Amino acid sequence: MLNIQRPRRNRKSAAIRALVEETKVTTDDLLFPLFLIDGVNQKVEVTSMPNIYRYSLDLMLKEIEACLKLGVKAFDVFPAVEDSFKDKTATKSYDANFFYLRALREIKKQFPEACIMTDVAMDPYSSDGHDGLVKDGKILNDETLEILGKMALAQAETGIDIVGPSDMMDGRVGYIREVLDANGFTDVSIMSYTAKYASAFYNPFRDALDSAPKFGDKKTYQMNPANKSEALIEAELDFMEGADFLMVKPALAYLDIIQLLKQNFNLPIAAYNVSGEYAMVKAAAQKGWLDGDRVMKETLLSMKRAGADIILTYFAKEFAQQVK
Ligand SMILES: NCc1[nH]cc(CCC(=O)O)c1CC(=O)O
Ligand SMILES: [Mg+2]
Repeated sequence: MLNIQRPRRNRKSAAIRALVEETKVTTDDLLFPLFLIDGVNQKVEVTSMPNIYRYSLDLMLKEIEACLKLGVKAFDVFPAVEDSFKDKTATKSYDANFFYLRALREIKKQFPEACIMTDVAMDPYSSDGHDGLVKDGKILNDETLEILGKMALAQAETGIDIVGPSDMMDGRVGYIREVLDANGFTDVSIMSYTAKYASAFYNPFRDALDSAPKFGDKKTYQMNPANKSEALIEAELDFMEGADFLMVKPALAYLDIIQLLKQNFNLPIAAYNVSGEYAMVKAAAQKGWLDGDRVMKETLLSMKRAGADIILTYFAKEFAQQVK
């Protein structure tokens, strides 16, 4: 038998394998989501996310400093809000004196070189636990945009770098772009949660923020996991409305969507390796059923290989520690 092509020749040593390696994940690609709580000296582990904590500002500053030293330079800050501060219209989301906006100002003041992103959606501040304004059991689209605009503006005023609309209302990227530009924030970027699916993988995040919907589900605004063409419609709209990055969320069960957007758009593509994907790996590793470190690296690699330029991941710090 004559084997002219023997692909195994390119696998025969670590040095050759390194030469022909096509995809690399580095800390440059990673964006680390962080959970913020009010108070001082607070560090509370998220039950369903081992090694992920909710930090008060003082300890979050220390965490960011440690991450920067490891080469993680981008962070997404999510506040956990006490029930007593939640209302129908998410008023606290744009109250400049509320703890999370004060915290963002301090974070940017201390670490101007870090890239700080914020989430734009009503759920953490809403007594209904929905991303949009609720009336008679329905999520109103255009009425929500006004609130999202105020929220994005209040966040931009703290000096942050990127706003991330995660609410899936139609037209919100364009609306937010207009509000930001009209107020002189032409330099604040928008990372749109473009193809965000109504997924079962968000539960640990909703535990972390205590932000689960109080009734129903999010299927009238988040996408149906069965749909693919619709992701192209969402991406086209976000591109036209001025998005700087297109995000796919979740990541692992949606690698085909990441690849689709990468092939069809020239904007940077972000993948959100969500809370449930993190929890799955951690749970199996704790049981000794999987090698957690190797699975972490393999899954991050798969997202990059599919076409993600940026990965939002709770593994960011751990990954950085391991490649250091
Ligand atoms: N709209 C808020 C928001 N922003 C990011 C996530 C999920 C992140 C994760 O699971 O890690 C969610 C939850 C949701 O839409 O219910
Ligand atoms: Mg959309």
